[in-house]
Amino acid sequence: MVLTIPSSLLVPSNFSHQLSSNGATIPIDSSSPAGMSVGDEIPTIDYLALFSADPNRRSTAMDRLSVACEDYGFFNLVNHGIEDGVMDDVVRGISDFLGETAVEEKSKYREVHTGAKILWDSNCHAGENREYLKLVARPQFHCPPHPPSFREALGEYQTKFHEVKLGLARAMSLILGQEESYIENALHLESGFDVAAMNVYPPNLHSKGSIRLPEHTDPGFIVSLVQNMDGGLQILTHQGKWVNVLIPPSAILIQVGEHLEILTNGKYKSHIHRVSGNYKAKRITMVTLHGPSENKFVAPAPEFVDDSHPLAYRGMTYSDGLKANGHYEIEVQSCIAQHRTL
Ligand SMILES: O=C(O)CCC(=O)C(=O)O
Ligand SMILES: [Fe+2]
Repeated sequence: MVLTIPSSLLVPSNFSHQLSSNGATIPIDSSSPAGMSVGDEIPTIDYLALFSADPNRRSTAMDRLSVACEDYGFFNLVNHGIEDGVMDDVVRGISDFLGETAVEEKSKYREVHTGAKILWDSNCHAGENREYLKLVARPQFHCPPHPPSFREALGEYQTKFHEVKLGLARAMSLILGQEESYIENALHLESGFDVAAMNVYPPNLHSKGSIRLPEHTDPGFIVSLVQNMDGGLQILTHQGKWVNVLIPPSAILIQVGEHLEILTNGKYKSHIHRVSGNYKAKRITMVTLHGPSENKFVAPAPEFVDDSHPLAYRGMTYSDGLKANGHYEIEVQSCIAQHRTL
């Protein structure tokens, strides 16, 4: 499909002058692979406008959301109502917890086992270079108790984003031509299984172009991402072009998850992404995978299957999809390969 997204939806393309969300100049490695776009192809969606009482404003915003979901699979969400202070506290909390907690304390969470709700690890090899803390954020919120400010900041973000997620589900249901509650019910989002992954990518890697996190897609309805600085996250567009992701200050990056792809029989697609490159300061991100409820059987809805769109995925519960990877649920690895029938 030819993209006709209006220019007002696009983030400015002058990469070298773009400031990161904490006001610093983007410290990305300048040697981007040939053909790599520099963040000029990320739609911006105004969350408030999706619910505007002004029908014209609302309909324009809904049209933009439709293009962003169908032709891109990712977008920057602005005017979502989560204060900058909350997102700053989250990033500071991650930095404090991972940077200042003794390894012996963090190692309590190193062992992955059935039912593990918190997982910590640090990997430094050719295929992956990051320290991370993963936790189950919903339906019950789990978090290390110390420092309390970390727990509070994370809890506040997750509670507020849950409302934003439900709002997006309603807007997406409408643009798919369904009832407002369609996605929420189809994925049981109210008791959805959400996992937050907090990543710290160390600066000053000596080998240039190192992969920090290999190519993958993520399960779930959507994925939300907040960060302390741009640079590093790269996504492969549906048109086959790698793009460096830029997230304007105060915005949250939203990516279509694999379960929205399965439910819509591929009308909305998740996309491959990776983290790469060298930074001058440590890059901190919080990526939350907002899943269906664990026991929800997710399959393409009949509304999206017809002669020109044959059934492309088989159904299974979220839990079974995750377990079939040989991973524990807290690992929330991609499960779309088990679903594919074509
Ligand atoms: O840290 C990032 O920029 C992205 C990480 C990611 O893709 C993930 O944790 O699934
Ligand atoms: Fe990811």
